Amino acid sequence: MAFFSKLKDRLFKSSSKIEEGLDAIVEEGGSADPETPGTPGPDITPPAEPDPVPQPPDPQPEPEPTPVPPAPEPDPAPRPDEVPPNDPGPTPGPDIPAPGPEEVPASPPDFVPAPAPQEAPAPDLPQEIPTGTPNEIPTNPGNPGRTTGFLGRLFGREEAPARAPAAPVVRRALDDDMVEQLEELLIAADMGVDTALRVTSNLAEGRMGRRMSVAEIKGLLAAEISRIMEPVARPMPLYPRKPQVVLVVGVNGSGKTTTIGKLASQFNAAGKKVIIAAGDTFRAAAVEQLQVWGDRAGVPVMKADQGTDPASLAFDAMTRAEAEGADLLMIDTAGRLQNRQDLMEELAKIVRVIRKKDPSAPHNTLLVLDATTGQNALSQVETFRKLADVSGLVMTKLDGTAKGGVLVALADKFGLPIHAIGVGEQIDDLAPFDPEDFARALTGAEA
Ligand SMILES: Nc1nc2c(ncn2[C@@H]2O[C@H](COP(=O)(O)OP(=O)(O)OP(=O)(O)O)[C@@H](O)[C@H]2O)c(=O)[nH]1
Repeated sequence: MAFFSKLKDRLFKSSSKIEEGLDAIVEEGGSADPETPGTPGPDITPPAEPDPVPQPPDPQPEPEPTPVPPAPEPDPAPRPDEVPPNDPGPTPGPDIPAPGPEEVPASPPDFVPAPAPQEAPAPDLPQEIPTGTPNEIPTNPGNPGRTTGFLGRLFGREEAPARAPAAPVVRRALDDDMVEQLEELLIAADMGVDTALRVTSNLAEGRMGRRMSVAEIKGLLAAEISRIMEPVARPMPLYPRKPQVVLVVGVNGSGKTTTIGKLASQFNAAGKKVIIAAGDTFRAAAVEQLQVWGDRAGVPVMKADQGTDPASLAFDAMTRAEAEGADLLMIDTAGRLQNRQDLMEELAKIVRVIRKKDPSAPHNTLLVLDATTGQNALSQVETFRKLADVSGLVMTKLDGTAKGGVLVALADKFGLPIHAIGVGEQIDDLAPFDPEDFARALTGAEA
């Protein structure tokens, strides 16, 4: 079964929720527009001057990765938040081939380039570390050559039956009532009150009184959401530091183990040497599950006896990763939020211990969030930002949830990079986050 037809079955329920709501809103108080039969081209004029959305720090131009002679003592890898995201310049489309050959490492032929390379390489990037592809999460191992947006294909918009040519288009004049209904609809899609208000007010700005169809509103909503999401769509940055330490945190069941397995598999396929450390040493089942994922990914898993101090395992894992010249060390952690104090101490100790080996570690602290928890994801981010220095998010279980709108609220509120999204339980069900695809999928807008 083809990868995307398999995923197409797992609809992202938020879009149907928003679509149904929009139909009802426009029907109520709307009327057929006799002059514009057929499917209209959505009138997606940009809003006059939308409210500014919180932006992450201004992306600086990427430093030219000039080859440098090997330094006797390389600087510690920069912390992710110190590395300016790579500004890709005039937005390359997802189909645009990667740049010059020397910047594109050999990658498995089944890799689909992420929509916008966002690598944050350090200027002293050694030659042997590929700079182009490995930090882009490959999306479609089964379908070489497919380069259009992941979620767009997931929803198979192009396969939607065309509307009957003569069907009249219903339009409704935008008024306060309608704006309020739109707000409620977005709140119901888990976008959160603040974000829903901002999105609708930007949509309404300069358009009050204008007669709008469902397709036009979807297009405007998608443009607005995409604008909020664009700054946070950043693949996990890779640094030249060996091993690059990736600490993975999140509540129980959020998908940490699965995400580590998926990421390890993708980095391994990209030629990276990866080691996983099973840092949840208190739950035997968690360790076994991680071993299963390690086997699937073809990556070694370091374990310790049940009850061992996770920090001591992390230290041993660092020693091994250094000795073996691993590129990446991914450390799983426990997620028992009910023992918040314990967890905080446990995480702090892991960090302290690995810093004895490398003061710049961990280089990434990924918070894995379960999209089905909806608004609760916001409080998880708040909590984990206090427990650990979260550098980026992975949102799992976006397949089959009606709560995908929470991603917009997260982006709007925290501005943390969203490195990837989980769209299923299989090893290849992890995709880079594409803001435009996501916005269209969420709203049901046509491509
Ligand atoms: N549908 C779907 N299920 C997922 C996704 N990611 C993870 N899961 C499922 O979510 C459940 C929990 O995932 P785990 O990876 O075990 O979560 P965890 O955070 O490691 O859990 P603990 O080990 O209990 O802390 C498993 O049944 C996974 O198969 C996803 O993107 N989509």
